[in-house]
Amino acid sequence: MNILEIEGLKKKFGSHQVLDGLTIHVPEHSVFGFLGKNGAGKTTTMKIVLGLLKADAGEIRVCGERAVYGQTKTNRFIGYLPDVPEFYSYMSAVEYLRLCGRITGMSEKEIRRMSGELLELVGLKGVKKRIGGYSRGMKQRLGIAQALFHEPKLLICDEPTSALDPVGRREVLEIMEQVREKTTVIFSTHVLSDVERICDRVAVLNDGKSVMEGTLEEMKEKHKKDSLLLEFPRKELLKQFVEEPIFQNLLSRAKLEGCQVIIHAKDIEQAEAELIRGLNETRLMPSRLEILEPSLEGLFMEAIQ
Ligand SMILES: Nc1ncnc2c1ncn2[C@@H]1O[C@H](COP(=O)(O)OP(=O)(O)OP(=O)(O)O)[C@@H](O)[C@H]1O
Repeated sequence: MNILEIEGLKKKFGSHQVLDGLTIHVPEHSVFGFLGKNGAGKTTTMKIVLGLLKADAGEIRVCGERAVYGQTKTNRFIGYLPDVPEFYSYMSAVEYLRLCGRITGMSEKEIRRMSGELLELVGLKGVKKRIGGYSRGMKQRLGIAQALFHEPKLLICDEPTSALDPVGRREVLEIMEQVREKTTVIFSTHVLSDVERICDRVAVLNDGKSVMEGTLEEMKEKHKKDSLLLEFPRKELLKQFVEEPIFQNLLSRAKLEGCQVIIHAKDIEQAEAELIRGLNETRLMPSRLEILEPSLEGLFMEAIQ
């Protein structure tokens, strides 16, 4: 089942068409990476999902229910962590969560239970100091606790790791991995290593549309580069290789660099077999021969070009 379905979403600011028919589907229990360069429209999309911005066209369903601008009905399913969460800095984490619970009408018993569980989850249990003295990472973690307070089915995080140092980043990612058991997580980012670390599905937003969507494996498979890398221990050997008539067919789409050559071919397995036959015949020995796996960065750059 899809927790979130966005179909044909359009949004223009003045003459700037930010979203131009965006369609994405977020399956339950996934950690979904919403990728796009700065200004691609990630925050705009999230605000429309939350009913805070009006779309020009398109439809959004959260847990099967239509999300409508200005109404907060579907927000009962959603926990939201903005890029810079704001708190009352004079409060402690416990006081702050208590306030959140009281505002939403929870019983004191429930507030105590949830605060205990969530502060433990985000590593802030027993921290007495005021929020004003927190690091960015601690604030982000408290933001997650707050966003999870009403046990949402979907946690939406807007660039949760962008401003954090490596330790803070790792802590936030670890929390996200833990919450996926109960909650689907969607997070926007342009930090590709974070996506590779925890996301099982990804959508890349470019020119207002999703230009790539799927699991990382699917994306890599689909966009598998038809490339073979060959490296020789010395430049003269590469020269010899390049001049051998037997390899000319393979070298029609090749790129040379240093002691390496990258060969592109439509059928990579066939090219590899042909290459190995030729190497045997010519007794030329490369120090490295491998089929190149596309990296997320390569795919991302290709998608946003
Ligand atoms: N209220 C607004 N009025 C006019 N333009 C806006 C408004 N909100 C956003 N924009 C523009 O829409 C585009 C998309 O902005 P958005 O914040 O959604 O991008 P983003 O992908 O979240 O970027 P970032 O990674 O930098 O946060 C940007 O060019 C931004 O300047």
